[in-house]
Amino acid sequence: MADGNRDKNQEFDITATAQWQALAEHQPEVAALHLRDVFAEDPNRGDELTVDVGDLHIDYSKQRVLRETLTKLVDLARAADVEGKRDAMFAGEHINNTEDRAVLHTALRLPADATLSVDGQDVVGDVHEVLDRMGAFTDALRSGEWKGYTGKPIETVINIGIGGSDLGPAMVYQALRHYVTGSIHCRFVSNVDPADLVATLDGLDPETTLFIVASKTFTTLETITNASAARQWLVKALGSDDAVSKHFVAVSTNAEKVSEFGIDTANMFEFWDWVGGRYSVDSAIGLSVMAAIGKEAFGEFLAGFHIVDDHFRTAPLEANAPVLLGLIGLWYDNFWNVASRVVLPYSNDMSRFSAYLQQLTMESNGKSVTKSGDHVTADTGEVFWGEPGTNGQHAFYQLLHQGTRMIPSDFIGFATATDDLPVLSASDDPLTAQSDGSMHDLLMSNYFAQTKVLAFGKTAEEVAAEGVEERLVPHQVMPGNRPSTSIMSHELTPSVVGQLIALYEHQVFVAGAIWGINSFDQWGVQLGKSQAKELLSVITSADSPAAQSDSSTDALVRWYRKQRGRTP
Ligand SMILES: O=P(O)(O)OC[C@H]1O[C@](O)(CO)[C@@H](O)[C@@H]1O
Repeated sequence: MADGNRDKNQEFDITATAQWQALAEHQPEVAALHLRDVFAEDPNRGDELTVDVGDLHIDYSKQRVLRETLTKLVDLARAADVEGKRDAMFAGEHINNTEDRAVLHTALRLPADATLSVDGQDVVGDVHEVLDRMGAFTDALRSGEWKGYTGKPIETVINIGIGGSDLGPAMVYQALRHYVTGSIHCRFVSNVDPADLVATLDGLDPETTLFIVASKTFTTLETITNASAARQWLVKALGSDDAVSKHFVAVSTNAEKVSEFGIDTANMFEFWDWVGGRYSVDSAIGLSVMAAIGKEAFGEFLAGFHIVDDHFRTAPLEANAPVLLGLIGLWYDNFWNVASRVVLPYSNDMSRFSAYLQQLTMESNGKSVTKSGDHVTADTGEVFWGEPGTNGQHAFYQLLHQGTRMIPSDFIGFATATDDLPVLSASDDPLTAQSDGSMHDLLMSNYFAQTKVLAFGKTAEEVAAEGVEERLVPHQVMPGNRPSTSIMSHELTPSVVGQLIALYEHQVFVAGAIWGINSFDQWGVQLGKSQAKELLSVITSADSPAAQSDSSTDALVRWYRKQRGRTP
């Protein structure tokens, strides 16, 4: 099926291929096996079903796959021409066919001496020109050379954005808490619920606050509404509209709208239509992060992405981390009818990572038609969710361990703590107690225990052998056979955060390429936006509104209007 000359945007039915069929026939054989037996028969898999990329050590041996399964999955990837599609993306072909755009987030992390010309434009030159401007601006902020309207240096940067213009920087800023150097601290506002802006501005001094209005389109309702309210807060406090130029900068692809908003385009940091919002944290959208951690650490962050990009672009599919993990996700999604994957960072600093991944994965692959416009013939789009360990253990792990559903998990953990404390007991004298115990070791012992218990469980015999009352045995049996991937790294550094993001970006690509969908548009978010505009006039009109299309919405609108003191 793979054909280098095939139009990358003209899709065929992947489920009709022999490779798909082979996997469908193979699944019952694997489903009949317990991971206990799989490990007993293949004792080296724990050492061998692993892949290292950059600073990431990835163990997928606890997945419900045999070596043969992996071969069949790779065959499927070849049948779908994943390699050809990947090369087309890296080369800047217009693989986002519904918007006729290149998809080049990988270009955002190319080193300055790389070359890439797309549609006649020197992309690497453009990227580094903006990076240099971001560097000069954040240097000025961090050194105090950039002063607010009243002459005071900036202390707080507020990023106003939503979706990809918020989730990435907010997640990375938190993950790299230890790399915040200098005196700039960041806050993030996204929700059009005014509670977000009000709570974020609480206690801030307008004289030392700078807003980054981050929006690819610069038309997003939430962002423009929040930015306008923030401008009013600032101008009222500082007494002049002239203050805006010292306290507002923009990140966007839309210079015209930025200027219409009243921000001087000299204070605008550009990116390009070939950067999808959910792939943009490594573009100027990361300006707040750069302000906090500095341009050098931001450079390391970009270099981390690039390590994984190079690996994805060049490693054979059989040893290619994003390919293997993307394929394993698709294995469950399509051949086990398992729709969700839980991501569990054993790192409190990564507590926003799952939220970030939700947009990356679900806005990308939540599609029902192929690039050719035909209805897909297999389910698409894994549901991603998660919370950091160990918190999740005391919330939803019960279902992971003993529920009827199998939910594959990704565990992420680090050898070195970003913070560590000794383990003390409640009876120790806090003033004198010493301990060799490390809370980080305690955290990681939970990581290892959970992946082990999920995979291997505990049989009824083992439970009974512990002297458990017979009637309680069934309740204490741990079925096991619940798959997981363990992703480990030495430390949560800027480079490692970049590597982790790229690892998931390319998994999304692999699954999308096999399904034949466009992972880079998001038409499904439009209708809700336009109907919200229409409904705003309905819920706020002075007179009773005319009936809308359905009795439920009409009744809800009447109820709401009444609560707000308007004629129902
Ligand atoms: O950066 P913008 O243009 O404000 O868009 C914000 C977000 O809105 C979306 O278009 C979805 O509504 C995302 O794709 C995007 O990240």
